[in-house]
Amino acid sequence: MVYEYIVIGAGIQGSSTAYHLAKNNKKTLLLEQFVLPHSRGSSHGQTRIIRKAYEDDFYINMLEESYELWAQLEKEAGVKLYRRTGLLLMGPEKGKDFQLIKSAMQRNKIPSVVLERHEFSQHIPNVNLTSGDGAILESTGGVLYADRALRAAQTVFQSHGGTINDGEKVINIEPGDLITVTTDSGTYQAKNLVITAGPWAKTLLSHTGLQLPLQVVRINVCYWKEKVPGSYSINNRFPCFIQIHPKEAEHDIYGLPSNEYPGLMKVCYHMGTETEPDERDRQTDRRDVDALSSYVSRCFPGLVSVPSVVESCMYTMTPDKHFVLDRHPSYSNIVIGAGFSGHGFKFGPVIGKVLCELSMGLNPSYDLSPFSIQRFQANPK
Ligand SMILES: Cc1cc2nc3c(=O)[nH]c(=O)nc-3n(C[C@H](O)[C@H](O)[C@H](O)COP(=O)(O)OP(=O)(O)OC[C@H]3O[C@@H](n4cnc5c(N)ncnc54)[C@H](O)[C@@H]3O)c2cc1C
Ligand SMILES: O=C(O)[C@@H]1CCCC=N1
Repeated sequence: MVYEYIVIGAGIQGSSTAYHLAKNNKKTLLLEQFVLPHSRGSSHGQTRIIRKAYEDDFYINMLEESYELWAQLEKEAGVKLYRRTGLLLMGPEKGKDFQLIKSAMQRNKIPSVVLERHEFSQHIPNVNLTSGDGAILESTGGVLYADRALRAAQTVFQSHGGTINDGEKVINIEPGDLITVTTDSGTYQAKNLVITAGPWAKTLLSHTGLQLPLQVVRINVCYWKEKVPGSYSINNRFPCFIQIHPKEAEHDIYGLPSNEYPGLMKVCYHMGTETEPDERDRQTDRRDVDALSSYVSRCFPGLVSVPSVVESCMYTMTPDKHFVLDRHPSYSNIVIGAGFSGHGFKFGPVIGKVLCELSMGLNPSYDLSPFSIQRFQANPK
């Protein structure tokens, strides 16, 4: 079967790309190895954080449009995808990371308030602000309903004439003017291919002769019980939070208000232990959960400091934690979206837009140099 475009991988990035291609009247096939919906990649689960609190202007610029595109998808699909809660950023006040985000927020006029220590508990009850930490509340931060968002992108894609073949694993890619994609149950051809394979990107791209420095880690997604039900609830406008440089661990900790499991707040470590994507559940390292328990007991006294629910997800990390959004260096009709490094969901619609632009040969709406493949080749380490 011949298509104009094939997209491999129906996570949020592939589904959003397919949606933009179909809206541009391109005959598009979206291939997914698992039967949808599934919980084996990076886009499953009920919730993700959306925020503009970033240190780099290039992310902040893309997020301005991302909020608009999420709102458009909400309208098209007729479902609510975003709930505003605010995003609380905490971290060593004089530390580089906190200062860089704070000044980027001021420079970009992101609606926010600096919470002074003496007023912190009045605004954010039931949280202990670490000594030496500053706090900023970004008012546009909030929760994205991830599973719903993924389904919405796929449904709107299909309503624009797109085809989804799930339960079909791509096992070979033969580049050419007409690319041949072989799955475990069929063969397809297209003039253009977009690869958005999440944790499997490294393996799939190696079939095309491209080696990318991507590392897959398993994340323990932990939910903690409220001692007083509702005290950290989305319905009480408790914000999402990011804790930079917690005392207990090397990487950040983040959380979302209780919502999907009533009475349970999601608090996770922003790093995990390396895994093979097909062997995710053999990875049983729980050192991150121990660090989270200490943090929860010190800073969130209203939560029971042993998780009630632990689920799994995966990050696909690049060395600099910036995404890969580029053409294949050897085949200009193959476009790659990969390495979303645990922070890509909020950008889904805008990433779909730029991958669509790249594969249609249009000028991308953003400077994509921070996301180039060449950055790894110039300095392989
Ligand atoms: C626990 C956790 C919390 C997160 N929190 C946030 C957050 O708060 N905010 C935020 O912005 N981001 C967050 N992220 C990151 C975000 O969820 C990811 O960046 C994003 O989901 C990546 O999407 P993707 O489409 O690249 O990957 P995936 O969702 O993994 O999609 C790739 C798809 O490709 C398919 N595939 C792979 N190989 C093949 C093949 N050979 N044939 C066919 N199909 C194939 C896979 O099955 C999969 O469905 C979080 C991630 C995790 C794990
Ligand atoms: O991307 C996000 O906002 C979340 C929270 C911080 C760490 C990773 N994901």
